[in-house]
Amino acid sequence: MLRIAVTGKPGVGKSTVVARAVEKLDLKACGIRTAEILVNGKRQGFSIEDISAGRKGVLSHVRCSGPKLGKYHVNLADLDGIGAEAIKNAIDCDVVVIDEVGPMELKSENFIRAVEGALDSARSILAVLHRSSEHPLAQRIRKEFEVLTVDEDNRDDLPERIAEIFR
Ligand SMILES: Nc1ncnc2c1ncn2[C@@H]1O[C@H](COP(=O)(O)OP(=O)(O)OP(=O)(O)O)[C@@H](O)[C@H]1O
Repeated sequence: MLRIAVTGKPGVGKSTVVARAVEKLDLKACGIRTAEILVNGKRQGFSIEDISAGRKGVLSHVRCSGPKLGKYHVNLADLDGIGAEAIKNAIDCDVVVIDEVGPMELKSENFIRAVEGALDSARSILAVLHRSSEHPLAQRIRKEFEVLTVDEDNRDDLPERIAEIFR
């Protein structure tokens, strides 16, 4: 059972490191990935996708309802219905990917419980951790995981380093 989290400053390449590490591995990955929703090059929000089921929804958007974080509203329907469900149902796979545990995701009690359930299980987890979250779940991940900080110098090498740990 492996527990690895990557952290680092915004936009440094955390999601890319995780995605490339998974690509390098001959493992069945499940869980979630998030990505920007760009309209004419401008960020309007974030999408959330169940990696194994391929279901995709809206995590947050400038124009939706839900708890506000900066200019975005967090869409609890998809965060719960796709995000928390993907992590809860992540049983028949080799590694649970959680991109990410951050302020948006932590608006959902269902998401928090789903991640706690994964942490309490024997499953391997590869997570992106928001660097400054003081939420108890973020603190638990910092304590229990091997935490790797992504920067411009190591981001090209980290995917292979993480893949090596899993092999
Ligand atoms: N190794 C790399 N070399 C060059 N560009 C990169 C590299 N990794 C990521 N990028 C670019 O940097 C941008 C941000 O990448 P990514 O979404 O992985 O960062 P992040 O740290 O997860 O961001 P966020 O803080 O928004 O979660 C993307 O446009 C991506 O293409």
